[in-house]
Amino acid sequence: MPALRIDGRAVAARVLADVKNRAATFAAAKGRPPGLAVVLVGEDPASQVYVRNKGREAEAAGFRSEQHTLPVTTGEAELLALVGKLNADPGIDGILVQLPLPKGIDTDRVLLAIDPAKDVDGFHPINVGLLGSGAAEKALVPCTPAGSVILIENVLGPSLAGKHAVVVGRSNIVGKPVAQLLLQRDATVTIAHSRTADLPALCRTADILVAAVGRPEMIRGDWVKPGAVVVDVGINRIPAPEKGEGKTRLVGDVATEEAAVHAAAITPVPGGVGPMTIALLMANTLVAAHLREGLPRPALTA
Ligand SMILES: Nc1nc2c(c(=O)[nH]1)N[C@@H](CN(C=O)c1ccc(C(=O)N[C@@H](CCC(=O)O)C(=O)O)cc1)CN2
Repeated sequence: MPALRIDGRAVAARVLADVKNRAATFAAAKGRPPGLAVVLVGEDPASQVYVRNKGREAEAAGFRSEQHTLPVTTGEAELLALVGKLNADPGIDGILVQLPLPKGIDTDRVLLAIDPAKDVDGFHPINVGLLGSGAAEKALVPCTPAGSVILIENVLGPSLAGKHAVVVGRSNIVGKPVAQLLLQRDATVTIAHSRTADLPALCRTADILVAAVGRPEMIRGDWVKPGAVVVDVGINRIPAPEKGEGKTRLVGDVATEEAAVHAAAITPVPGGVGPMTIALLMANTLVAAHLREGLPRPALTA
């Protein structure tokens, strides 16, 4: 049986529809919409696309949406001053500084400056700590990990008890938080990385395999256990001479067609985890708005 292709665009659309409804209710109750500010420093073309898409989805959800585009020459002090201004703005519930930042700016210092209550990326140490200590219901959770787990839940249901999850990649932004979220759902979790012994053999023990290494098509088909659910977080642009000179195509960290021979379900790239990242950013902004106004945390559905 060929693997089910998990349709991230369709699940993201359901999340966004729910966010839009709840944003209208919030606006009617509070006399203002949820507010999201996105900050871009420099002119990285991929970041420009992501920031534009975030602004478009924020507007579609009925949010107040602000974009701040600063030149690549911007100094850290100037960026910190903007973050301070957004922290103090009562109509802004979510602040996102698009990564990567240009060289010369200390990313950790910038992320630390964001008010944790407005940290819709979930990268501030307060939110990292809440998630790590099992208090995810009080935290703003990073968007890509939260979106990945929703896709897994759509296939396997809310409890992952008895399942072995292998997360390949130990980044603070994806690998570690996705592992925490899987643990919270009672999966048995192994975090693997470049120094893990016999990575293919370990991956073959995974009922749930999450690839977040940033290496194009590193996870091969024969690394996948028959019947596994495979979530590919990678977004890598590689040369595609078959499309013409200088052309590129997008691939994940998994060799999708090979893996689909063994897997029960797999996320495609594009159209898998990527769209969930932006949908969960809108969901986090709505959650931040509710918590800042003293309202109960909304239980979003997908
Ligand atoms: N502050 C942050 N910076 C970055 C994050 C983040 O979560 N917070 N994540 C990535 C980039 N990113 C969002 O910012 C992002 C990446 C990819 C997609 C997406 O929808 N991808 C599409 C394909 C897009 C394409 O054709 O290039 C897909 O997978 O279908 C959304 C958001 C780094 N920076």
